[in-house]
Amino acid sequence: MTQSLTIRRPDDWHLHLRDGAMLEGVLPETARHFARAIVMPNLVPPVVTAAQAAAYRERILAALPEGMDFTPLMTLYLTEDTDPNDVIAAAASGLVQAVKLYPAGATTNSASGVRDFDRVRAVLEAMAEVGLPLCVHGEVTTPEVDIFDREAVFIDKMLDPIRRATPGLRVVMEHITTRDGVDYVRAGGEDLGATITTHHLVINRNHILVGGIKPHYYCLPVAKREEHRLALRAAATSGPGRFFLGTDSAPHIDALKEHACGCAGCFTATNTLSILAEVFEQDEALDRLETFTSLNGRAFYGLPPNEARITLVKGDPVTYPAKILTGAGPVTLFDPGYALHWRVA
Ligand SMILES: NC(=O)N[C@@H](CC(=O)O)C(=O)O
Ligand SMILES: [Zn+2]
Ligand SMILES: [Zn+2]
Repeated sequence: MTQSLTIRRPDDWHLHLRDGAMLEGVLPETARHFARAIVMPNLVPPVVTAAQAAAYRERILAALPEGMDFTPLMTLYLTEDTDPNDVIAAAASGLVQAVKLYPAGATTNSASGVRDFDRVRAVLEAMAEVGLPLCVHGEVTTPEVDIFDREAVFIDKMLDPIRRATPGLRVVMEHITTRDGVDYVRAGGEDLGATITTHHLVINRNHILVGGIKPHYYCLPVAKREEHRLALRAAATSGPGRFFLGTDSAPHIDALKEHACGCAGCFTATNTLSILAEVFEQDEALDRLETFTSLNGRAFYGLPPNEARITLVKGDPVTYPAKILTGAGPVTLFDPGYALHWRVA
């Protein structure tokens, strides 16, 4: 008997589309299945101003193949020089849906991020006033803090103080990787949500390191111990609430992943829905897949649900190419390490 599941068309609340030839190569992989995505602004140079976001949005729409229906939701990259008026005007016009906070040095292309939080206070206060969400890469960059502890320390030392100092600020903790992150969101109110990636539901830190180093499993925040992966699984499959899908699909060409100093990022756009269906089925939570992929995120962002539907069909193992070929170079697809049986019809 073939099993099928029809859900509202999903949205991706954390996505890297890059630019130029890479954008052209990866955009169809997302647009095929997703209606909307929050597009991360960590280009080189970063998308800092409303004018830059408008231009980037045009480049994305120009790269979208004929007949594909996809809406990019734009973000601004917060710097210590960000002008609160520019941010508020960009939000009021509907151009941007969020502002992204990268602690300087925390991740790919974060050098222009924030070092001194006092210098972005006025922007955060203006955002709280108009309800514009702050998307946070939640890791401290202090050299003394172990990389596996950087998320938990960030919550205590940075995020909680920022939220206390800025009442009403809406925050999305991006790509949470720890039980600490899950617990902090659960303890928070309606103004706090979190994205969870596909790959952090699948791998723990052993997958990266045991039996040889696996560069295509290296991303930031780095995958943690198994107990943390299980906490993320429980959160993702928990139904209505403030946990939602943000794939953090982050393409880098193979030459830069398979490198002495490899880039951080897993590319999951192509097979994310197959993987998620498998994960939710393993956890006997298929009836809550739609809530995670298509309902909780849009509720947090105050957007209407998608009316279009997609159907997932279960059958023989589905094969995906090992890599997608982009004009920038080949990009290896995230391999969950087990057979996938669900495909989008
Ligand atoms: N997640 C990653 O490992 N990499 C992202 C940056 C980010 O989301 O932190 C990228 O832009 O490559
Ligand atoms: Zn990040
Ligand atoms: Zn990301």
